[in-house]
Amino acid sequence: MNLSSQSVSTCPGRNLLRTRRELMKMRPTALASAASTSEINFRKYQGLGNDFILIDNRASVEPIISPAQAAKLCDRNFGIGGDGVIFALPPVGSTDLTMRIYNSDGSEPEMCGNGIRCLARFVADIDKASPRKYKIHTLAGLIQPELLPDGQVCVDMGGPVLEGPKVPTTLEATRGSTVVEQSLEVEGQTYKITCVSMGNPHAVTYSVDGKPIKVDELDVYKIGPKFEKNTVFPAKTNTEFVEVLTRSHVRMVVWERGAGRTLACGTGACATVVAGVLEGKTDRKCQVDLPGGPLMIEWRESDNHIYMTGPAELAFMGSTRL
Ligand SMILES: N[C@@H](CCC[C@H](N)C(=O)O)C(=O)O
Repeated sequence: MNLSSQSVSTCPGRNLLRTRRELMKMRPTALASAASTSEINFRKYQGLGNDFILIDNRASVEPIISPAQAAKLCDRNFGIGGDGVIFALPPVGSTDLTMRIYNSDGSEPEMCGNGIRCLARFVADIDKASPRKYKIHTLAGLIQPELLPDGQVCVDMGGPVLEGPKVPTTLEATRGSTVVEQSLEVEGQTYKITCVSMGNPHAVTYSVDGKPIKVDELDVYKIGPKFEKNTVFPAKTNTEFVEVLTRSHVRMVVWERGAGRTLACGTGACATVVAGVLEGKTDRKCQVDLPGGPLMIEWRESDNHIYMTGPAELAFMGSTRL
């Protein structure tokens, strides 16, 4: 296995270029099983400790490994270790490339904020490209990361989806069709929940039993799975527990669908600020401190898009057999 480190360096929305169902129909299982006997080259990247195995899959339209194989690679004892496996796939339409991702349990989410920063850095590194902006097709539509000269990556994450059934949640809407500060009882406590989709579903909570959340007081391992698998979230959910420091600075811990407790979640940080604005608790520009470090989030009024800025770094590279 090679060990090395490298560095690389304005961010508009969401057009569904190809639907999830269409992409699923295209999956030739033969490709995935063919990979079972061959060597896989990978690079491992992380964004605030949210870590991913990156695979250059641009020679074929389907991931060269199966969800089960991805789960095996993500195992921190028996595999490479990671919160997910991300594939750089050929472009769709006028995009530069397509991103697909498997969570560490092998499930397939629509989007990943920290992951797409890592993907942009990965493609720039292997193509030896100078800092630039990418148009990336995802199951959540068009997402546009830009590698900045200072090493950070700014991502135009598109606009949030706020209609409850589209998030999706069966919780009753409280404001038009949006679920804002709706009560949800979990493990004997009542959380106020705001539901936001960033392509993937998020339940954001700022208060429990009428009191502001204190992130250090939560047993996320105990309550996280109860949110994730709650029947009010038909596609399961990512959950963000948020403590307000000031209107422009919050602390957040996350329990991710399909990955559990992670050090950071980019789409979760975006959902946190959208929920903060809807609940009147934060400004549109807000720093979100996660266990792995800070993300800068702006929900821009002019275009309704959310811009996320944070790091993406190479950890190591290597090859493995499945
Ligand atoms: N860590 C990610 C989100 C990854 C997907 C998530 N677990 C899901 O299933 O929706 C991020 O940085 O956004």
